[in-house]
Amino acid sequence: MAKLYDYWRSSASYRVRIALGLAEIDYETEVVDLRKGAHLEDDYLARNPQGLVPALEVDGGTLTQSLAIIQYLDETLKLGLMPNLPASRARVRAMAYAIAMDIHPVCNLSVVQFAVEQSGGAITNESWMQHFIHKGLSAYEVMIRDGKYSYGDEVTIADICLMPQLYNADRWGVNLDDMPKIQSVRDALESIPAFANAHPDRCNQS
Ligand SMILES: O=C(O)/C=C/C(=O)CC(=O)C(=O)O
Repeated sequence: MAKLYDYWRSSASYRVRIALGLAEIDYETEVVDLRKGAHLEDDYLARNPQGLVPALEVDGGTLTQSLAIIQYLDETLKLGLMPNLPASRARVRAMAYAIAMDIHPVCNLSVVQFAVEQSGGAITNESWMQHFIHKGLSAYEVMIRDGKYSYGDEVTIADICLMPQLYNADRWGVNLDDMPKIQSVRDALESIPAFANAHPDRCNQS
């Protein structure tokens, strides 16, 4: 059975939980509690030298980096998370990367907490998150292609990146009222069990 080293509020872990649900893979979970520094302990670093969640034990090996894990599942299980045409694939990747490589690293809590400390009170968690998440999602709103989901009528890796980012947006009070396409995509994705079941509120938190 696959085993996910997971932290419920991590966007990267949340992405992989969605993909595992879409793949209909049975898996067990071990919580790596970032608040307690479990990701920096030797036994976890042996699994993921970056000290980041998630890590996935699957098919006799351990995989890290959420997008790499999702692409592995997509390629081995033919999940259809990428369109067929190269130009469409490039656009879907651009949307996924706009979140996973541009918004997420800047809004990772460890980065934000460092910025807040260094700012001497000028920056708060909320002001930072609201600025960068709103800016990044405003661009994503324009990138959405007509259809039910982020890129047409099939679920793609872009949708898998979007939902955890929206959870973070809610957590930090980001106003999404000027993003009707994102709201509509979110409504459609929430009705898919793999997305609903991956939500942090439904995860093992101990
Ligand atoms: O909420 C926490 O206790 C920590 C969360 C993270 O470090 C992960 C992220 O900030 C993220 O994945 O966005």
